[in-house]
Amino acid sequence: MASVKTVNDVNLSGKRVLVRCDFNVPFDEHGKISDDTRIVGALPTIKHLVAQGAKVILCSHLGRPKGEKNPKFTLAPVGVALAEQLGQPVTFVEDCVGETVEKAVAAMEEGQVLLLENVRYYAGEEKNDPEFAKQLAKVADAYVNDAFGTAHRAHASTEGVAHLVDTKVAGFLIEKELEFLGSKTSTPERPFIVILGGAKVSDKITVIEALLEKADVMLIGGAMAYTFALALGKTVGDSLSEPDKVETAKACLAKAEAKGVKFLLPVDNLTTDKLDFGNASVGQTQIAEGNIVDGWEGVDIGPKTTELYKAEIAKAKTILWNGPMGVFEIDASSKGTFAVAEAVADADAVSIIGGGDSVKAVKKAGYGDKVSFISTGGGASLEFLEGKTLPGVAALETK
Ligand SMILES: Nc1ncnc2c1ncn2[C@@H]1O[C@H](COP(=O)(O)OP(=O)(O)O)[C@@H](O)[C@H]1O
Ligand SMILES: O=C(OP(=O)(O)O)[C@H](O)COP(=O)(O)O
Repeated sequence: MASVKTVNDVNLSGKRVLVRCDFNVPFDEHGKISDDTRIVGALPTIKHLVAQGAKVILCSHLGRPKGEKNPKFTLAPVGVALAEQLGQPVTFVEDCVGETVEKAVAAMEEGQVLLLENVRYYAGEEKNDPEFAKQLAKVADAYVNDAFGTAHRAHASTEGVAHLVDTKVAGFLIEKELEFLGSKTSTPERPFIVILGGAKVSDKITVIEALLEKADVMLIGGAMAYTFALALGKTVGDSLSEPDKVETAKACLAKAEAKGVKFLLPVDNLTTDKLDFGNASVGQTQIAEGNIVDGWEGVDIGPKTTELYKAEIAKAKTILWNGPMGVFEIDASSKGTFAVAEAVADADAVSIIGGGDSVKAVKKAGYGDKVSFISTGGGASLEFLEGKTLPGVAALETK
């Protein structure tokens, strides 16, 4: 397969370059950026373009504001953090399309950096609306995609806009991610364990079927586990689950059995009668084995599950982990995630951690340096592994 062109293959000196980054970073309960991996990951490309004398126009999404302007999802704090990391000013523009942006870009000098406001403030972004893509492209002579974490989305700023400019190449982060994930997961050393959790159940449950073709063992935690519990006829109380994905879950269970893949689900869960995310606290807690009753919500894997999972992880030669085992942002429900992080760090294996929150968890636990590769993409790394073409990469030029 032809490889994608990168910023190294083109000269963007003096050009207005629209750079799509994934600045979808996690925040703590005080509104502070709690993990800057995705900002740091974007620096090599930005620095390269600045050094070349390009006019660097950065854009990104943050969270899921659903097509509406909502200050909760502003990228302004990212601009501040980025300026610190770059050691040069980053001009924040309070819109991502339209006159404000056009004026700001017209005033740019070579080597200057601009950060546009959240592209998901417009519904056209996720719909990949050609009109919205056209507005984004209006200020750009060239397009660089370095948003690996969003490369699995065919959105206006990740895919549509690429069709409207002549020069469209990948940044260094996408290049690095594709190289590492491609080389380590095409013929993984076995046993190959995939650990899946987190909250984006409907996004990620669909990749399980494909991953069952590759993995020897799958360990399921986080909210993902409760949709599987429903598939097994259990009750999950108030736990986050997606009943409309129960059939998918059943199909996964059947396929795992047919393929001889060891598919482990929690045998116990930490439950609470109150989850207060804003204040980072939980109410009463108890361990539930089997059913979870109404009024109670699963927030972490339990101690028995943790031991089971640790034992499997210790045997692995290749590990891919996406999605925390519980609501790890709150101390009381962080034990399962941190124990799994420790087991992954200690394993004599190639270990790949992907996803904004999973990476935050591993770093918070102090194991960031002990894993083989930190990927800035959760869903993106899973879809890449699944063998899917990532739309954000497919839209770029090839060599
Ligand atoms: N049992 C659970 N109930 C509710 N939320 C959960 C549960 N387990 C994990 N989460 C949440 O999942 C979020 C991360 O999910 P996700 O975005 O899928 O992972 P990543 O960002 O690593 O790809 C975290 O904020 C965590 O609190
Ligand atoms: O955080 C992200 O994905 P991830 O949770 O799979 O790592 C990306 O920024 C994509 O965000 P989206 O899943 O809202 O499209």
